[in-house]
Amino acid sequence: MQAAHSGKRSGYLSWDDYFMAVALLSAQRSKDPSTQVGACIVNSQKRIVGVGYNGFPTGCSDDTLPWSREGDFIDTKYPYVCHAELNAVLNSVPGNLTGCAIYTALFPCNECAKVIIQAGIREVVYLSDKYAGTDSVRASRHMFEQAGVACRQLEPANPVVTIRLSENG
Ligand SMILES: Nc1ccn([C@H]2C[C@H](O)[C@@H](COP(=O)(O)O)O2)c(=O)n1
Ligand SMILES: [Zn+2]
Repeated sequence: MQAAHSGKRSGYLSWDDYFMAVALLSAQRSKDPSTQVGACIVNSQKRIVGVGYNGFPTGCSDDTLPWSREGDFIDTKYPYVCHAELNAVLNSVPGNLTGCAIYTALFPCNECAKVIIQAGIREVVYLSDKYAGTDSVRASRHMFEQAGVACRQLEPANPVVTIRLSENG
């Protein structure tokens, strides 16, 4: 077979790396000092239909609610923060998420797993599984398996994606 010599640029992002990079860029908006998570929902036509990152609900101040991980539950971030996956679903363009894939920086917790399943999303592509083994993630995996939602860990073709916002410096 003849090699293609069209002059096409090499080194462009694969679809998987592109959608995960969008999720990670979105994570850069997170105010969480310890874990920044982003998520990107993609439909079967490879169109992005929702993005989100972890943060407090609209109208709840990033400057007054706590970002702490420890202490009384009520004094930590955990009862307040909306996860990236939830926000990506809630931020999605009105329509149908049936058959979509969600790219997420971190494997979904059990609460987001329920949202993902109920939204009709059929594939979860994740980067980190740093909370594997917790009850929350074990429950997620259990639900995804039962509901037939495919999960795969992304092995990026490009380990680093550089975005330069300025021509100088
Ligand atoms: N799949 C996930 C898991 C967690 N998050 C959010 C919730 C918190 O803001 C943060 C985790 O904080 P940590 O316990 O690591 O200090 O990440 C999410 O959005 N999606
Ligand atoms: Zn979650």
